[in-house]
Amino acid sequence: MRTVLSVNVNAVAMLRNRRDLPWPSVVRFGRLALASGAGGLTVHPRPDQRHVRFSDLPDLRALIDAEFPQAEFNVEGYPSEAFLDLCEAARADQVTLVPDDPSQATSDHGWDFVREAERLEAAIARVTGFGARTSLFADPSPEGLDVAARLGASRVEFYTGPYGATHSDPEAAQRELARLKAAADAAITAGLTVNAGHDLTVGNLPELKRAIPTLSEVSIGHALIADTLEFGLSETIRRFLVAIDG
Ligand SMILES: CC(=O)[C@@H](O)[C@H](O)COP(=O)(O)O
Ligand SMILES: NCC(=O)COP(=O)(O)O
Repeated sequence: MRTVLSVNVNAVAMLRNRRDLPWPSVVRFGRLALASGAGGLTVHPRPDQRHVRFSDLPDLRALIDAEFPQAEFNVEGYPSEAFLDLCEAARADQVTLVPDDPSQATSDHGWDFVREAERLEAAIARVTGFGARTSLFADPSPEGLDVAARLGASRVEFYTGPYGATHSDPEAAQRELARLKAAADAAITAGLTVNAGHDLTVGNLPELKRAIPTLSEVSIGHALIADTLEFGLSETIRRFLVAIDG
């Protein structure tokens, strides 16, 4: 099964935000990423807009509508009313709900599905109501995935940060892969489709895909932007697509 590569443009926005200037442009970067073979774009608008800005979302939506109608727009974030309004206005194809506190530097854990059931059920109903798919950010553990499915989610995005952190420790990497595989099996049994993201790289994707052959989508920003500085964007997208699906 082929896995969609969704390019996260948050790091491009962060670079742009150093100056009061419109470059590097997230729209031009998104266009090149999609033209080079990526299947979608991801943004994670944080409340302080330190990475992607709220005003970037309509521009990226317009890019997809005009030039890449098959591409998927994935919007990630904490399900505040403001965030859900933003997703609706941007006609997100997929909304990935993430339990981030505004003070977090980046995402570092998944939902407690049982404790947050009420909040998640309401958010999922809202997302379903405006016609998008909901994915829930999840730790790589089988716990609570049946609850996630019952709340109405279509997918989970497994948090691969701990796997990414094993880049110089092959034994630890195997342990994380076993956790991810067990969690993915449980998700599929519960009727969920599996996405993954955070600190995925050209180096760690092939083994992840071997562990989870049914992986539907990976959203990748940090390592992809780092490689782009070294190899250029088109070549980087090519390398990531080879790492994912050969
Ligand atoms: C949800 C997740 O995994 C994050 O990796 C994310 O979407 C990236 O966010 P930042 O780029 O703002 O750190
Ligand atoms: N959902 C994960 C994502 O969009 C990008 O994470 P990273 O590759 O920037 O760590």
